[in-house]
Amino acid sequence: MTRGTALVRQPGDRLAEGLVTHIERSDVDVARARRQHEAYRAALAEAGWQVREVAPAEQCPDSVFVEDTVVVCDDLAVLTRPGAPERRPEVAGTEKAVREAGLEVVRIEAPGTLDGGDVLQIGDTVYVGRGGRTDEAGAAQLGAHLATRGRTVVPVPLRDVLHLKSAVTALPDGTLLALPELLDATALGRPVRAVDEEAGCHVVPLGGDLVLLAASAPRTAALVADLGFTPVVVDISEYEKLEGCVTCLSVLIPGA
Ligand SMILES: NC(=O)NCCC[C@H](N)C(=O)O
Repeated sequence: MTRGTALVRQPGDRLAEGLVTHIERSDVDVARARRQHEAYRAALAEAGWQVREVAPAEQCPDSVFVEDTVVVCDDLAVLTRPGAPERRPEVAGTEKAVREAGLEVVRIEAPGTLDGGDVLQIGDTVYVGRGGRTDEAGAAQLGAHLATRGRTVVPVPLRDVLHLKSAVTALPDGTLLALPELLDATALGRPVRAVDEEAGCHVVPLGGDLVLLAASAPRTAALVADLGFTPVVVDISEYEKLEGCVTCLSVLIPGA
């Protein structure tokens, strides 16, 4: 059974030079990161996704965080204009991959900026974090594009956090998992479960009852299981040193 296509991008040799904004820089073991990426891809494949690789962008240390370069909604791919200028060359390779996947392609135009990590889609509602990487113009452009697919964009102001999905994501039933010290998720108007591990608020529903999350959030994995879902746990420690999480290492395109 294939659930769809999962886009991923291999970590490059310059991974350890990736951006850090809200945490202290620490040494990244690139060989270990490559092994972790292999296991991450295997977990997606095991969950029923056809894993497809976006062409490498060796000059961009953060290119492994492919989620930031595109927002996919039904048959539409919105190519982003990342808030960090050094990440903008990453988008070209993603464009090729989404065209090959048969999606209609539009883009966020300058001077607007938007990172895919700021976009949380739940049903017909699309929450967009506005903070360091995504600005008002980028959020407004996304809203116009996604309105063509019947979605409503809800802006969420952010402080002291890289992306919206660094602070909140959702379980398959739409329940939010959030870290209260990073974001008051009750303002989003949905059921919320507070988690007490930083990585616990980053989950990816993989279809059915499967929920991908990081090995650094064992208590949240237990909570997810208690709630009746099946946790799929991956170790992404080397990416966490660069403020990455399970969400940002792939783009899921259901049905493609
Ligand atoms: N969507 C995400 O959570 N992306 C993580 C990006 C981390 C990367 N070091 C950056 O600062 O852009």
